Amino acid sequence: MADKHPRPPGARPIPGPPGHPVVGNLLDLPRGRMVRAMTDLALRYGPMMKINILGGDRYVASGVEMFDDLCDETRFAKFVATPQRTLGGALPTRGLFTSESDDPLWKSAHEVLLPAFSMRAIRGYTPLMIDIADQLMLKWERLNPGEPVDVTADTTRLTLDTIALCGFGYRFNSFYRDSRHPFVEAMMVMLAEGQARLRLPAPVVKARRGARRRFDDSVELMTSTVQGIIDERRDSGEPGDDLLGCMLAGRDKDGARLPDRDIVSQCITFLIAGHETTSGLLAFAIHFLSRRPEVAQQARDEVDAVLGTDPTVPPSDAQLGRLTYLSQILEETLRLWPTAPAFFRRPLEDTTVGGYEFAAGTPIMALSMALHRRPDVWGADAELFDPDRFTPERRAVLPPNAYKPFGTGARACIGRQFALQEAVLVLAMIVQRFDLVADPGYALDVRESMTIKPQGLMITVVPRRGLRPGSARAAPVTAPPRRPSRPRRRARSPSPTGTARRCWCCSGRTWGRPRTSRAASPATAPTAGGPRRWPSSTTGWAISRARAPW
Ligand code: HEM
Repeated sequence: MADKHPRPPGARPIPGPPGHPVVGNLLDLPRGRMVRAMTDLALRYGPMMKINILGGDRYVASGVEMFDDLCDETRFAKFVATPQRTLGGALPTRGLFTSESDDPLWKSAHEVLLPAFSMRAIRGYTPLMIDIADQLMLKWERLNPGEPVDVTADTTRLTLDTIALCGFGYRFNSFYRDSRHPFVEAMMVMLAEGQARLRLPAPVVKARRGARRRFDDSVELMTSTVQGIIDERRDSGEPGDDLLGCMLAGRDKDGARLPDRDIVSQCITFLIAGHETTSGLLAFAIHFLSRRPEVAQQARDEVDAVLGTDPTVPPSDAQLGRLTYLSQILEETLRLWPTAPAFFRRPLEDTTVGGYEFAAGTPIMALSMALHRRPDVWGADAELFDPDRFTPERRAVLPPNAYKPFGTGARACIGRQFALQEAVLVLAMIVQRFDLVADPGYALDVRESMTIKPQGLMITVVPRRGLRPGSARAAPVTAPPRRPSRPRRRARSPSPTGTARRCWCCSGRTWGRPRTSRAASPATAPTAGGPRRWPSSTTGWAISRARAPW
């Protein structure tokens, strides 16, 4: 297979693993563990590595000096790689995540959506994030002693429900289901197929008719679900002030609105990009907390000092901002396990990357997962989980492009603050309420699709002693819990009586008419009759316990 972007004659050779005839290095990158295998190879073969797949050369950058070049926006732009192309190509339009940077729809959507991700807007989402986090807490509080928790399944329920509620006022009610929501099933098919196509030549992709049909059916289901949400919002006559509201009512700098079919694509993109990554982040962080008692103790000390011991008082934005050690835990988690482990860049013109020559347009993988594990940057103990790497003093002396879990430049993650706010909130509520007990027989295993997540991670949660529910509300408190900056009507859940209900934060004020949500709140969510029984974990204990490479 001829390379579309051949390197200039006499260019400095790039090291890489020796390949096999015809397949090249394909066998070095086993299905299901490509990212980890690539990281191992990158750490062995150097900061710029060449691999060959079925005759085509691919370039993998993982050194800081390479990232310095790739992050230079004047010389490089995002390259939309196969999994993203597969996803984007299936949607009515490309969506923010999967479009080329010169696509006018990207620029328009970026401008329209930016206000929905401002710090002010994100603070407005906090009560909704707490609403969903409360469902997780309630589920874990009601487990029988010793009953295991499937961590990744629960963090996925949580993050999907959070982005759907904050973004579109829609409740998937994942905590009230025994099996995955059909939308989630469809999304998984779509992501897995995108990943599979990364390794397959085009004729093979075409020949897999069953896989193609499943893919198309999944796209159809996702598109129609989202169209239903949009139609319902339009029928309500109120655009709302969430992501969907922004897209329905917002205008770009030229005064143009987003076309309808683009709104569908953007919604699907947000549902995917907004939950997969954050769910993996939380699951990995919980894994580390369950394994590292001294880290867990420091986290508990901080949470107790900032939030206190009354779990009935919801955390305020100001309190969340003071949870610096928890933020360090999350940053360190994203260092070792950046849940979007790589992004792609292409030179705008012929240029060099870390001293290696490349032709314009050549796709180069920026493998953050390997960058984040380089001993020359992170020290000989780079593989060790240590949140103190992100103390303000140590962070200040990190090279500027040594840490890139959220991508770079104009195409960096628009949802970064959203993700961090949600993750710190949920982690704080968990740490405040539970001790996390690891299964000693489990070694970290990872499921790779477009993102990475722990696989088969089961822990036990033990309610903490010494909590004093209601104590802070009974006694006058020096710093009262924060009110939402403005009541967000779409956030309300119907009251048990179907009329007005009391606000959770000030206990006095009542909302007006109940929300016309298509699904119920935790208080009223569907139960299968009789006392509420929580669904058991979806994967149970019969899961692979394969040893992790790290
Ligand atoms: C821990 C959580 C997250 C991580 C690690 C993460 C990581 C990333 C990365 C690396 C990119 C750049 C991809 C590329 O260059 O190809 C990206 C882009 C993006 N992310 Fe995130 N993300 C997270 C959470 C979120 C959330 C919560 C949302 C939405 C609410 C979101 C929405 C997006 C979108 C729309 C883009 C494309 C932006 C553009 O190109 O204009 N992400 N993310």
